[in-house]
Amino acid sequence: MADLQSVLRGARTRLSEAGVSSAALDARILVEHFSGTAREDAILRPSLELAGRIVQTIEQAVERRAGGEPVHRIIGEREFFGLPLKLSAETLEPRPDTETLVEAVLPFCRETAAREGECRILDLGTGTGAIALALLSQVPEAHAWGVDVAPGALETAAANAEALGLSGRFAPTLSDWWEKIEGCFHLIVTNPPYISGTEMEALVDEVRRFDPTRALYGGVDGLDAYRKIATGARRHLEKDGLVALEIGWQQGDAVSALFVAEGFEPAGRFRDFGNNERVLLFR
Ligand SMILES: C[S@@+](CC[C@H](N)C(=O)[O-])C[C@H]1O[C@@H](n2cnc3c(N)ncnc32)[C@H](O)[C@@H]1O
Repeated sequence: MADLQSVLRGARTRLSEAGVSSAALDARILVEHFSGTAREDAILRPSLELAGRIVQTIEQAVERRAGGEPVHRIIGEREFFGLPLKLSAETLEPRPDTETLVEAVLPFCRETAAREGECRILDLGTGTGAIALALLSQVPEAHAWGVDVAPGALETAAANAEALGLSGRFAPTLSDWWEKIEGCFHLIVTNPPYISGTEMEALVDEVRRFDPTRALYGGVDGLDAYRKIATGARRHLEKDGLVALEIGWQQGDAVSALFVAEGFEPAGRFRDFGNNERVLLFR
């Protein structure tokens, strides 16, 4: 047994000593998750006794973090657009920057739903289901098809949809980009793998070791997935539909050229929280 305050302090000290820059925050996330306590407990009930087996689980989790594993991988979940999402070995950990894409397409999604009574969304490379589920949570008339080539990712996306009460409007779809896709969609969204060969070598350990390579690597120049997505998008887009792409911060012009060459018109460029160009829209 040990009290909450001393367990928290111990976790913070261990992570600081290991050089974890977000030691205090990560210690709090791990302790709260594995002890089932809430943020206010550390202030209101610092002498709360934690059982020995819980303390041991927390210590093991802290060691994993000290060894470089990202905190959300250790707890197996991460919040995206206010939704708690489970992670698994085959899913990318969703990033806050991707919320820029959700914000960018929400007005279109809502307008389409209001006008047509529905909005059919195709999410290419759905991973945890992050983008599709965020949109479904905001637009009750929307339906989404979450496409991935990784079966384990689709299992996780399906479980996330179920846990959020969205499974009736979410269809996990196993496909290599367009291979198994039929029909037309009002909105095509994607955050494909876009890291180039040289960028892969420079990736921080936390990303390179723990996010699946298939979710990151976009070929030598990082643009392979955009080439494939650009060639099929028109065929699967409703008239007046919208395509939204997350991009690497220096890829805007190159990706835009690929879509313009397929007959698309640029319809918007958006920056992320770090002021990097992150999302392109096309009609
Ligand atoms: C950058 S991750 C994005 C995951 C999620 N949409 C998000 O934003 O957090 C890219 C996703 O594309 C999937 N993917 C990679 N190659 C694919 C392919 N050929 N066909 C379909 N999906 C693919 C990966 O498995 C991964 O889930």
